[in-house]
Amino acid sequence: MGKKGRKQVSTDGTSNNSGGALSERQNERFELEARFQRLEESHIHRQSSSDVYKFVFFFIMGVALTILLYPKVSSTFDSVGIKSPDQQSEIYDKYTVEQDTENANDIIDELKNKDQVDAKVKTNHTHRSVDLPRQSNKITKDVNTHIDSKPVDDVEAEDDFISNSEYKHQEPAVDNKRTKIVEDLMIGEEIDDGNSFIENDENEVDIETLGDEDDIINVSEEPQRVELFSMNSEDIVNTESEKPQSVKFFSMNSEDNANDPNKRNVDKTDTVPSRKDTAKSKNDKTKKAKSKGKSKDKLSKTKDNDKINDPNIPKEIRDFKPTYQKTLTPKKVFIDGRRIPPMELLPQKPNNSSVKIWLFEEFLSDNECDNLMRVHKLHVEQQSKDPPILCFDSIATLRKHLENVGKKKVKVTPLDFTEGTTCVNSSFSSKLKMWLKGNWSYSTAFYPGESNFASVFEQRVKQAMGLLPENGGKFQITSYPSGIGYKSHTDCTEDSDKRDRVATVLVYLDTVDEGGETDFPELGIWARPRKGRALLWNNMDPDGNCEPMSIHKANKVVNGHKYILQRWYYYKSFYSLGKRPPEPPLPKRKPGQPRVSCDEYEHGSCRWYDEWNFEHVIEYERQKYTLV
Ligand SMILES: O=C(O)CCC(=O)C(=O)O
Ligand SMILES: [Fe+2]
Repeated sequence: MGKKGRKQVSTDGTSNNSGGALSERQNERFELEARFQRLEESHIHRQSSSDVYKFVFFFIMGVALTILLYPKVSSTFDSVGIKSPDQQSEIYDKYTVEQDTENANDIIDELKNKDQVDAKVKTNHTHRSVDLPRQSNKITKDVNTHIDSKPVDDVEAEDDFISNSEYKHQEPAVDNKRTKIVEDLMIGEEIDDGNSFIENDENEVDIETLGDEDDIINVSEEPQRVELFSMNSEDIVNTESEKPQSVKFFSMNSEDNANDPNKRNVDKTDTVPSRKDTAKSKNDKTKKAKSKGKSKDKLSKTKDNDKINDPNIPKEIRDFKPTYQKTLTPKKVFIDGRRIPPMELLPQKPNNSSVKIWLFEEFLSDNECDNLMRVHKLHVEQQSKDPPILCFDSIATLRKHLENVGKKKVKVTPLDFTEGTTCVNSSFSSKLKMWLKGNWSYSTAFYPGESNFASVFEQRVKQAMGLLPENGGKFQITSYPSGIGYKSHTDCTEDSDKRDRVATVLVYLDTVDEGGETDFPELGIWARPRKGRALLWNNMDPDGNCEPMSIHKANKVVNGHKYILQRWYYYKSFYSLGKRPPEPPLPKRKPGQPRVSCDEYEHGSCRWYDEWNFEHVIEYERQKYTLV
């Protein structure tokens, strides 16, 4: 550039008026020019040769570093099931979320700091939660500001909280061998295992193939439990785990049943029971549930045996073997160079429950959060072309909603419902929609196999939380506009069998300026929505009983917009779990028309859904005789 510029300057004003003869001055000038040029060329040459040296130097350094660090870096990716960027196949569908590209410097920094961190962690074994490792200290401060109930000293890094290798969980039975599960509740165990830098799955999971087992998990006594049955085998759409799975048959046991918020267990008279009441009812209910559980198990075994011989039931359903997820094993992971230790949030109220809540900062990257929010918004927008049909769990709930919007005088009769459903007919739906003014949260769902992100996420969850992908259900993204929350509920039902939600993974996709906390009133714990932050908690005890103390609610968003991703994990898996359920034939609606479900009136009990399930039809069947 400089050379070219100077040439131009030199031609200007000299050659033009020289008349062909070069004056001495001009010669001198050209001479000077030529020397300058030579000088510059040699400089450039020197520069480029020094660049070559630099390149060679950095290349050699790079190769050396790669050889030294490759196993660690690649295990870092492996440990969270993420392919390194060059391995990633970019299959983008509407729910695919780009993975962050590796920030090599960050990873190298992490590795450099490793020894220091580990040393501190080791000393921490005797001084729990006093001198937390570098990153944990940072997180502890954040936690302290975002989880109001946690004094710093009470927050523990999971670094010094590694499960002992007694924990064993069940994998799907292979070759019809019976699997045995031996597990210890790792909570409260503190083992100095050296806190290995790269977490190794084998340390945590141990599968044994043994004979008979205890009465709860005796696979031999619960052989080939059939979860669903269909009229004919063509109804089975897909049994390959990688592909999107959906079921095309009616089920009383589908994930939907357990998954729908309408089905969730909320004390009807007092949605947030006092601690005393809850503690008492917990004991009663737990006892009841335990004895119920036993007799129910016997009954279902008889039924199951019938089903095994039923030729109408497709083989893959008959052969389905449930896997069990009884406990959680949170542990530190590395995700794209981010070091993510679990933090246990300690209850601020005395309680005798087994419920534990953990928090993982930066569990999802900003990029992943942004992509999930983007696809959610897109989906809501696309499906909002038609007005939603509004569904209620009872006329009483509908009346309460009307009362709340100043329409107490509006008469409601069973005729306002679409026959065979708990959804109001379309003319009444559109009036109601105006009155309720879209005061609800929005949920969209995707299923394993429908997104590249789904498998990345479930591997990450498996690694960091010890939850089996095959025990996971759908992925649900929910958004709450300002002013909206969600009622108190547990994610499990107390009268369910064990095909119920043992654990919840909830990730905040964005930070909320004010409000929107996930609040566990019985434990005195709440967490503020912060981008990328994940919460994990158990809803059931290790015996598979729903824990009333896991009751929680989403506080109203005061300022901002809340987005979350949730996935529920089930104590006992079943055939249709994680498969997209079929839409029910009723109520009549346009393709893709959304529904809004409102149940048990409490502010924020309405939620918009992009998918339908059978819940309302079933509920209607149960309730229609009592509708007055
Ligand atoms: O939004 C939250 O914080 C909680 C949501 C929740 O508990 C649920 O949808 O089951
Ligand atoms: Fe919940």
